[in-house]
Amino acid sequence: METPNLVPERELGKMPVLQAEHLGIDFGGLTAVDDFNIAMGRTEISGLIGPNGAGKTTIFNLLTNVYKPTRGTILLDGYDTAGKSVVEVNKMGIARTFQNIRLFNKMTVEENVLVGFGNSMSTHLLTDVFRLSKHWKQEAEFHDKAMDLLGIFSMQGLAHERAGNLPYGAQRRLEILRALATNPKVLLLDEPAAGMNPAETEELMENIEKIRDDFQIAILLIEHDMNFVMGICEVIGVLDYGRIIAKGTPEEIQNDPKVIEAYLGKQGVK
Ligand SMILES: Nc1ncnc2c1ncn2[C@@H]1O[C@H](COP(=O)(O)OP(=O)(O)OP(=O)(O)O)[C@@H](O)[C@H]1O
Repeated sequence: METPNLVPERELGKMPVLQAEHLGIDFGGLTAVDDFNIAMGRTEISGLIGPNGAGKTTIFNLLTNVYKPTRGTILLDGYDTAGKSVVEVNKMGIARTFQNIRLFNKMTVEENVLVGFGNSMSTHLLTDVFRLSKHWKQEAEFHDKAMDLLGIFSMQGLAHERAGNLPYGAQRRLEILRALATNPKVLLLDEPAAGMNPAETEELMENIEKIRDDFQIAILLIEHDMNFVMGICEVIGVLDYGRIIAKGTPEEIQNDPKVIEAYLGKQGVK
């Protein structure tokens, strides 16, 4: 099915920041994703929903080049990402979080954010030895930047805690900050509200919008919490068996009979 590429009105006429065309991947005989198309506006918040096993995380793995597509193309800010490594694609501007949190548990909260700055730090040993003052200056600069990022979720006070000791919700928030530290144009969030209580989820929604506004980036998220998806996304794509069966605004999606049958009907909108 050819799906229309919807972008919010304010993004019309601008080049999409992320564009995938006819993207697909087969694992042996299983077609996990087929004919996936997306054109994301530069400051758009979009969602991907669908039943378990529908292919949502596989799409994130395709967009970040963890998986090589069997078919289709991905353009990031107009540049083809084919053949690039995961690290190169991150440097080109896509950052992500994972369904199963992947933090450096033994490192501190601040160190986890510093890892995100990664490629912009000078790590060459000789440079460090011979230009000590520059080194310290840079370190102070990165410390300040890390604290600014931690401030988004009011986590400055946790900077020296071990990441592994944080409560679950805080670990999820830290993972978002580490992804943000890589300076992305597109942020992919895999079930950001999973395991959060309603108050945390509400706060996360506000913060995701704030991140979009402050950093002027696009955010694509996978989420099973329908209140969250319907409350925050401008465009939602519904996947079933690896294919987009509907795409539209939250209102259109909630009223689409195909979606209700494939997904919403089974669990209902809370
Ligand atoms: N590396 C792989 N090798 C073989 N099959 C895979 C691989 N990765 C994903 N799949 C299969 O692709 C399909 C889509 O899986 P995926 O994890 O993308 O679903 P999902 O929509 O993210 O599900 P959930 O909501 O449960 O996270 C599943 O049938 C899965 O078993």
